[in-house]
Amino acid sequence: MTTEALLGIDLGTSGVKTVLLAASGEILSEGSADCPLHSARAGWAEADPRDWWIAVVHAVGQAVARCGTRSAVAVRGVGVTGQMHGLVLVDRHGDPVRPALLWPDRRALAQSEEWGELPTVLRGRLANPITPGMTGPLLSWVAEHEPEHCATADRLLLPKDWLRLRLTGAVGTDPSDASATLLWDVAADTWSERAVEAMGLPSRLLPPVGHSEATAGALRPAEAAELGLPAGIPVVFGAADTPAALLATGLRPGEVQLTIGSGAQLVSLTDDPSAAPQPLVHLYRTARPQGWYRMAAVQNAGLALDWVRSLLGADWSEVYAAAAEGEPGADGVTFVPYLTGERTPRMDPTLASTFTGLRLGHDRRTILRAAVEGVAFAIRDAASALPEPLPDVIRLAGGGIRDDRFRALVADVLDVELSPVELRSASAVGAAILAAAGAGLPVPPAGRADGSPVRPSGRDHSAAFDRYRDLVEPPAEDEFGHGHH
Ligand SMILES: Nc1ncnc2c1ncn2[C@@H]1O[C@H](COP(=O)(O)OP(=O)(O)O)[C@@H](O)[C@H]1O
Ligand SMILES: O=C(CO)[C@@H](O)[C@H](O)COP(=O)(O)O
Repeated sequence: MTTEALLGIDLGTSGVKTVLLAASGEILSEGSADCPLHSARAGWAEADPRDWWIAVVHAVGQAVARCGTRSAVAVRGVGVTGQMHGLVLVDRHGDPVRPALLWPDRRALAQSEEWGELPTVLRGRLANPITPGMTGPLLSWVAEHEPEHCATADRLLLPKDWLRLRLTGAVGTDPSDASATLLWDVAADTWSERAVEAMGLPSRLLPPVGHSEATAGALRPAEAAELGLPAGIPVVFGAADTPAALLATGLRPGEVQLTIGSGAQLVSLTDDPSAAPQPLVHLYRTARPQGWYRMAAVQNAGLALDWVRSLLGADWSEVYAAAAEGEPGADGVTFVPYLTGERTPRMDPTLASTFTGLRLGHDRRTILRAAVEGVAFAIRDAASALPEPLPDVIRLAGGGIRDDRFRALVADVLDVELSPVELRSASAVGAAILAAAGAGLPVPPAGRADGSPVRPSGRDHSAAFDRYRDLVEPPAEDEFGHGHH
């Protein structure tokens, strides 16, 4: 009997993840391929879409080969998802006019300040904090510094939209990715051409928008041959990585999901698209036909751990061993992981990273312990900006949380139970779920949380977290010289 399958492709910040999902919801196989970002100058973060394609071919080939023993698997449709906020400018042939600019990029600092000066009524409709790694400010930077690239560009795209264009030849984006560009009127659910024009940017670059589960086009023969897939199968518009992951886990109103990858995000659903005047959390569209979610976004999670790891020449097992060894507080050493500035709750792209409290007797294990604690503290700090306190149990997803020792540390620092999703990429599963509609197959069931729950052990990190908070938000002194948060 033939098993009908859907392919989900997740174009993440650190690499590509793929999954073949049966219509029953069974995971048939997964694949992955690294694709590091490039930083030609401090504060820059770029990727070459040609490298993305090489990684996609590898990761799709791996998933297809891994279910090879099941000779009767037929791939019926494809869904795409990926890292949010970046900017891929393509010409009218669909070729990138320059490398993609990615969300950790800080070069558009001056431009993001100009975005902050938009008339209040226009700014309010964007419903989000203004930060330099978003598509809008990145486009302003290109317009100012590389006007020739703006002139030759035909459309702006998000990373996963570039991939869909490559697969099908069809240009477009979906509301969940569009809402995270600062070019989108969040409550009206459409492009904010007025904001784009007020910033002096060409609104002709805004691509057409299709719903996440709608078919954008058919897989082209040359690409199908390279990927080992049947030509002509439908490819849906897809969704941004965070909302795609919510489809896989079936997050319900009132629940919170934590995803740890290069960055980390804490997300809860809402049906209210109104934003605070100076928001500390994002407000974006889900991948469903209706609905929004609020997101506390940590810029520096796995990205910061990877930086410390490679600087010390450590391997991942040493990093995660440090999460289990030693006492809370890393013997007085504190790591503030703000390598790319920080979003929630600081919303300050100019912040930098620090190690403090180092002494002669400290070794690499102390530094690694401080690094994993620092990332967990940044997540706890971000959680404090969510509209509600964390519930007793939260969903856990992302490739950055694959190790049990790091999970245990995060559960202790947040003091909540974690309910993990044992997948290389929940976002890729979400993309495959979206592909079902285009392929005319039953929608695979959501609600995946298949790992063992991780309960807090009771190890108290509050003194170490207070020390961290004093570094990132020095207490204001009262008239008697006493500090208060
Ligand atoms: N070999 C590894 N073993 C354990 N953890 C890893 C390994 N490689 C990467 N990581 C962690 O996973 C993170 C990437 O997770 P992933 O979900 O794939 O991220 P992204 O979607 O940003 O590409 C890295 O930043 C790092 O923290
Ligand atoms: O920055 C955000 C959300 O604001 C992330 O959702 C990015 O899309 C990157 O995700 P990973 O690649 O780190 O998983």
